[in-house]
Amino acid sequence: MISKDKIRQVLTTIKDPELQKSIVELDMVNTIQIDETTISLDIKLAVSSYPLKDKIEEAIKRTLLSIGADHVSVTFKAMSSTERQALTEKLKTSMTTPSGLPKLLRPGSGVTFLAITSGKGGVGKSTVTINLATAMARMGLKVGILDADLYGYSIPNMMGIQEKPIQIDHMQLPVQGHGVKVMSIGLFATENQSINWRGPILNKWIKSFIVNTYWGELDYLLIDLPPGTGDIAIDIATLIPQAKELIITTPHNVAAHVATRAGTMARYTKHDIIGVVENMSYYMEKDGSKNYLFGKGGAEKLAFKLQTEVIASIPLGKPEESLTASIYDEDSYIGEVFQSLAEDIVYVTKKHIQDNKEQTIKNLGHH
Ligand SMILES: Nc1ncnc2c1ncn2[C@@H]1O[C@H](COP(=O)(O)OP(=O)(O)OP(=O)(O)O)[C@@H](O)[C@H]1O
Repeated sequence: MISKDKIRQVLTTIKDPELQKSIVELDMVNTIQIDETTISLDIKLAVSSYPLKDKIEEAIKRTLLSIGADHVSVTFKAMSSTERQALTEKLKTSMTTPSGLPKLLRPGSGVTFLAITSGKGGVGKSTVTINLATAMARMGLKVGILDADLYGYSIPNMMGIQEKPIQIDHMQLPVQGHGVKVMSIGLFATENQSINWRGPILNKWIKSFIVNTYWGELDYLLIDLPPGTGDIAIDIATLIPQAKELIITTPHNVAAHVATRAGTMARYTKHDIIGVVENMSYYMEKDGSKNYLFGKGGAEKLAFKLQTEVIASIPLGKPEESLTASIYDEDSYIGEVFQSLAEDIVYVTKKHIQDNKEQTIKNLGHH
């Protein structure tokens, strides 16, 4: 005979696919009934239309059949508002330090923040963000994108994401696309709604994207900053001083010239610049020769001014397979350029963290 205790114990191994915590820990298991080898369970959901409930049901059935049940029936019920509040509190507690600081932002959280910026719009900042994030996810890393381009949000569309974020009280879950967790104001907006808010409200959104978003475990959080140097960049710098910055430009001298301002901004905000990415660098002709349509040398000049390096040159080209998403195929030439950029960034950022650690240890040794 299978006992209730045994059932609870095995259910602790089943995680909610979004929240990545055990369904027992999340108080989702309501009642358990045992009739010989037939087990009936009531599971409570924070969101009654939870799209992943089939996955939970399947995992429960598989697990209970494996410990000797002959028949398992699972029914889902919605949590009451008090239960939902308790769940949000639990999640919040798991996300913040006792002093109320989001754990994500705590030094040593293990998350590397990468702010992606450009001097002007249209140079491919968002294209680089989503392809870099996808390439990192393909490496098995846990990656998120925070679309901080609140006026010109384009990430969800470019990634072909149509789902809305799940909201539990005042907390939201990022939406997944191409293995990447995404949070964007575009996920809340209806049909290309334009956003026309002023500084303080923008600041509130940015904070909420960091503090009230249940990001779960992350290795990298890529932040798509708006082009230029505005309030949002300053807010991000204040909230995440440890962010590293990647500057996107095209070979065009003008674009590179304005990008200098974004670079100077990074210096002002004390963000480390990890390099310049030149986008739309050349067009690869059929015979394999490179046609430098927009000229050459702009990115090098910019990198020189900012005392950094050009760490990638992305050619011009259309993503092959899909009409909605701007993600390049893993096996395509541009896909491979992004893959090697991702590998370089992981190497550089890891090295940086290691160097900082060694410096801290050295400093401690001096005291
Ligand atoms: N390497 C490339 N080859 C071909 N098209 C590209 C390339 N990079 C970007 N594009 C296209 O250029 C346009 C602008 O790119 P994207 O939206 O990424 O720029 P952005 O700098 O983020 O612009 P904004 O600041 O306006 O959001 C898009 O239509 C995108 O598909």
